Amino acid sequence: MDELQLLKDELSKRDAEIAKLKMALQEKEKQLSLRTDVTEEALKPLKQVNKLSNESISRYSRQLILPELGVTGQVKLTNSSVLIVGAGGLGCPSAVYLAAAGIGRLGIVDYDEVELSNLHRQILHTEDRVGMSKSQSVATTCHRLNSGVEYVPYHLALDSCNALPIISQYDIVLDATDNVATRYLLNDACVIAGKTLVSGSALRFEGQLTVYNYENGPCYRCLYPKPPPPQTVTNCSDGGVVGVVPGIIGCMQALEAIKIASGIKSSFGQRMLLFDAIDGTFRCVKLRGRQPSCPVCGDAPTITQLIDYEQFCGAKASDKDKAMNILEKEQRMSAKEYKTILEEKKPHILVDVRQPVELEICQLPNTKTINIPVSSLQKEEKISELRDRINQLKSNGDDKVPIVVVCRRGNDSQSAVNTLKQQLLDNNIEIKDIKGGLHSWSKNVDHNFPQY
Ligand SMILES: Nc1ncnc2c1ncn2[C@@H]1O[C@H](COP(=O)(O)OP(=O)(O)OP(=O)(O)O)[C@@H](O)[C@H]1O
Ligand SMILES: [Zn+2]
Repeated sequence: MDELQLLKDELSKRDAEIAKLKMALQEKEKQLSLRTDVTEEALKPLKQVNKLSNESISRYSRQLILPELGVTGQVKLTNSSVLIVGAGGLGCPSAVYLAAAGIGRLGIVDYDEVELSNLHRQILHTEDRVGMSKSQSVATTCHRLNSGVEYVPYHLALDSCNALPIISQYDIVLDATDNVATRYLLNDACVIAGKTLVSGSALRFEGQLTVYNYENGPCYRCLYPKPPPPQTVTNCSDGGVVGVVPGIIGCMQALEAIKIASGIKSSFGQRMLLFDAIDGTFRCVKLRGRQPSCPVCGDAPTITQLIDYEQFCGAKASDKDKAMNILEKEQRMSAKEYKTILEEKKPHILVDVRQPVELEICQLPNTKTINIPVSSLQKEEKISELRDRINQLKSNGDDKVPIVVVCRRGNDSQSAVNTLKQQLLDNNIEIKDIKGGLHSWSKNVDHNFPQY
């Protein structure tokens, strides 16, 4: 009897183990069904359905009972595909809501990999995915939420060669990128391929949303025929952004895409939503309509194929900073050379040209730093403070006064050297900048110095 009981116990233990292994196997199979990053290869047409499964009825029940959406809208959603370009601050929230709502196919394009500084707003990535492809990371997170959606991650930069073959395979395109060249590329590609473009942007405490090329409404070029001068464009890495702002705009992009795909229709075809997070206000402005003279969507288009957008905008199709080289070699010093100046206590003046808020984050170990933001270098009161310090050093008997200029990455500091030279007009001053700025200090001198 005892032996029989023992056998029964053993058997139920094994059953529990088998159940556990089956679950693990299912989880692995689910993971394997997720694509790894693809290129512009042609996809199989999205399988079209005309009725919902019982599982779909349960899953989407709370939206199915909305008369505006209903079964018809859900079937349309299931039969639709959306391409999200940019898996960052806007792309993450839009992807997760489109996946949750049951879009049929979700393409996610991003050339970049996850960084720690992305996580405050790019909420589908995780700490253990730093270094992983962003498109793959978004697909993985969304797959866990809704494995019934087909995810197509593209780990590549969308450009004039691959944009049309990729975009033409989708019904709706979301612009969730952060640079002007890609905005024009996406606009022209969507007009040429006949796709609606749901466009979002977010910076600092402000966000915007518009739907372009929708129901005979304007395209991006109708409103902005000429790109802005590159130096007037600020990115999140320089201007900063509160994570919730792209969160809100990204959700709105998903909402508009869901409305369009399910047949409800978008309300932003010729309107722009402006969100101000400081005031807590949403405003809507009416935009001018499609321009018959527009070179891409007008009556006699001159742009019928994609052009070189980096050349057209005079700016890169990424917001990653490129190291500039404005100054001559002898006008620059390395971070290590500056360390020696500090150690040897050589008389000099350090001018930090970052914004005051950045000095609160970190500063070089020089207690007498003068802070003159690049934008204030022309202001006389700032320059006179610098002149006073120069005269002080000269009165100590230092004929040739060295000025060292520093900024975050070593770009602003170079233009600052030139501006200071013009402002001071003094041959007895030697002005140099620190090559690579504070990033180089952190990399080459003090590994404990924070990078932002
Ligand atoms: N042409 C492009 N092709 C593919 N992805 C693009 C293209 N242009 C921009 N992106 C992607 O769009 C995303 C924009 O998101 P966001 O500005 O929030 O992120 P970020 O560039 O990582 O941020 P940060 O400026 O803080 O470094 C980025 O992940 C970027 O790689
Ligand atoms: Zn147009």
